[in-house]
Amino acid sequence: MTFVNRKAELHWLEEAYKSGRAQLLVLYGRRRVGKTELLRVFCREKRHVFFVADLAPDREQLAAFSQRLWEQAYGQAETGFSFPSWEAAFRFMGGLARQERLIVVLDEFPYLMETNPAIPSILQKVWDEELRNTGILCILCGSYVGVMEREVLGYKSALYGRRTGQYLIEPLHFHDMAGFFPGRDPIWQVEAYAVLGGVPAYLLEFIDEDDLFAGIARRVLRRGTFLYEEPRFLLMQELREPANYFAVLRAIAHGKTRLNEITQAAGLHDRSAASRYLDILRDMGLIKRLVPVTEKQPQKSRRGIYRLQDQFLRFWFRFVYPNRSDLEEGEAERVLETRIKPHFPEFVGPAFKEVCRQHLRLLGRRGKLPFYPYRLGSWWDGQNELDLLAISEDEAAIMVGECKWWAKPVGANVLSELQQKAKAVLPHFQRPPHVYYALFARNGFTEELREMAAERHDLLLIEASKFHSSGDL
Ligand SMILES: Nc1ncnc2c1ncn2[C@@H]1O[C@H](COP(=O)(O)OP(=O)(O)OP(=O)(O)O)[C@@H](O)[C@H]1O
Repeated sequence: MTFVNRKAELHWLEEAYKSGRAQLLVLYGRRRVGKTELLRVFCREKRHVFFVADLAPDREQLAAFSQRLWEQAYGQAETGFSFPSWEAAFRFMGGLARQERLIVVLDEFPYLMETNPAIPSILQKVWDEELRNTGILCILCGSYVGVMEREVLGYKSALYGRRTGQYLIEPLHFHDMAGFFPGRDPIWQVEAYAVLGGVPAYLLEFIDEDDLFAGIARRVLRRGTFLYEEPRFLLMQELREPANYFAVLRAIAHGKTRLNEITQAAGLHDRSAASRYLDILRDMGLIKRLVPVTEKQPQKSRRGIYRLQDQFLRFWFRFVYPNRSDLEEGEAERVLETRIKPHFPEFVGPAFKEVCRQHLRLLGRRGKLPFYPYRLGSWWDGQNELDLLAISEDEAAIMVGECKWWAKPVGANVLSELQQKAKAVLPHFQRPPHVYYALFARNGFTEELREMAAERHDLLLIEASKFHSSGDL
């Protein structure tokens, strides 16, 4: 399997490498997003030490790290060897980097901190005394976004002020699907994205599956397969009491979006407990908090709602978890035919909106929209909802969008409804902006609507079947 995209991330790493200066980089992102693979690709052909921490006792980890360093220095392992302390190991690492560029990756860094909480301060001390004057490029990597942000990057961390760069690795985008599934038709790709999202480890599971439903039956609905077990595993690996987190995720998956509703649906006693679980799930990159795109201070907004971040979790909670009794009995085919297929188009709808949002962002970057979408997201108030709303930097222009994953072509009535809905957002702007419209459809548009679009400059029609299957949309 070839390595897909990550061009921006690799460019960032290469620039740091080429700088020649000592660098302490922090790279983080949710589990399975592709951090380790990215670092392996980056380190290839470069002088490096790659150390993956785990939860083994501190002494064992130090010995394992010492041996990696020894191998780098002398070209062979020295069984049983260990530096007497982390400080000695880090100083030796500095020695190795004095003459020549050396990359040292400390993967799963939070595990290392858990077994030995003094590691950041030891590293900081050696950094200040020695490493910062060497050719070291040290990369601290971790999946627990919250720990990395607070305890490695945060101002209370011993390493605060030492890091020279940080990067949050996000799931891949829809247009990267073509890298995993070249030549597949774009509708298939949207559907596969709706099931799997942009997490490489999940996409790889479907690499040989031409028929999406057959793939679902084989790779998701079978007991014991990676994806069947994955959500439970994600939580159990990271958390000591996964049950409440599980209940919170399930509540969100079932459409509960606000703190009160989630607290109640998850059977929790108080909002503060629910709020803590929500924060941690956000830290893990599993849920997100959305606000209407017109909100100027998203953090403080009282209109925030929670949604699952991950498409695959959405699929799992919608179709796997509720059917687990049947699936445990090996009834994958029946579940697929009677419980999944009939609801699948309606399930793809929200994922299609996300794909359209990404598409609009890409068009904006390529200068193919009437203005650059400075802010882009969705919008809602009590009564109205816009699937997409893009706003120019000076707020003189907006684009409102509607996405329809329908079997039939989209007609002029959808445009009139959108025009009507768009009126509700206008009071949020100081001066009335120029309004553009974008309609996205699974199966094209009526003749009437296409003729209208040909005559107006403010209407964009985009059909999913024409999404470029080469990946550049
Ligand atoms: N850009 C990519 N193109 C193709 N395959 C990828 C890409 N990124 C990751 N993968 C594959 O996806 C799987 C998961 O990636 P990886 O192990 O790097 O994730 P991770 O973020 O380090 O995960 P974890 O935090 O669970 O250790 C691996 O099999 C890897 O080979």
